Amino acid sequence: MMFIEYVNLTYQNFIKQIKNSNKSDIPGLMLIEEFITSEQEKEILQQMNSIKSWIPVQDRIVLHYGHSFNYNLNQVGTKLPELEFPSYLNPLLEKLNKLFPSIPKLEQLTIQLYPIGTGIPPHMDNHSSFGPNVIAFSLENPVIMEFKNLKTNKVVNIDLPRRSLMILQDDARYSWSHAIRARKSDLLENGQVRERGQRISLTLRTINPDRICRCSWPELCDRNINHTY
Ligand SMILES: O=C(O)CCC(=O)C(=O)O
Ligand SMILES: [Fe+2]
Repeated sequence: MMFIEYVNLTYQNFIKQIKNSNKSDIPGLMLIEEFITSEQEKEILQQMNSIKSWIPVQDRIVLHYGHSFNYNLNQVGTKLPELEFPSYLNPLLEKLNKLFPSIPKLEQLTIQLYPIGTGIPPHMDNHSSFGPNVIAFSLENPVIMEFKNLKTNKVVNIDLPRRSLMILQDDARYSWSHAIRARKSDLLENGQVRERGQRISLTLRTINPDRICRCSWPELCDRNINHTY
């Protein structure tokens, strides 16, 4: 009984948060604040300190589970021996599954550590390699992510708080690029300048088994064109 009430309460909170966060003009983008508890964040950040196998990519460092990523081709790489995700992810994935049971089992995890001043260039996650859901957890510090509609060139800044979950689907996944600009501070909507701090993200995806994308944006899809941004 208590358990059911607890789940209901939590679920209602999530629904409220999802509604509140849907004020952005990007269809298919969902941002859920405080998805990760402070205790969970602390544990994950502790685990990060013991990682020895970081791979440098531009100015940030990354680590892959499930499948590697080929940064030259901007595509999914080979299957990795570490197919199992680290166990600290389990509570987050269970919560995700409860709230979004239609999202299939995620197959690839990328951990990225962004030192202050670094970012990720504008891109769309490869259509052909990855499935329709891109999941991103933010840890340690917030950052502004810049989205651009590839048909209209409209730019929308989304503030990603620490401990939040972002889900990209539909337009947000298939017809908007996203980027984190390399700079030491972000200008917020209220005019305030916020200094950057080191940020860690955990992104998860499914892999298209045949590496063929069947999205409804053929004019923007890498099955038809090579992106040059
Ligand atoms: O750091 C993030 O939150 C997102 C990174 C990203 O866009 C990607 O790995 O494709
Ligand atoms: Fe991305």
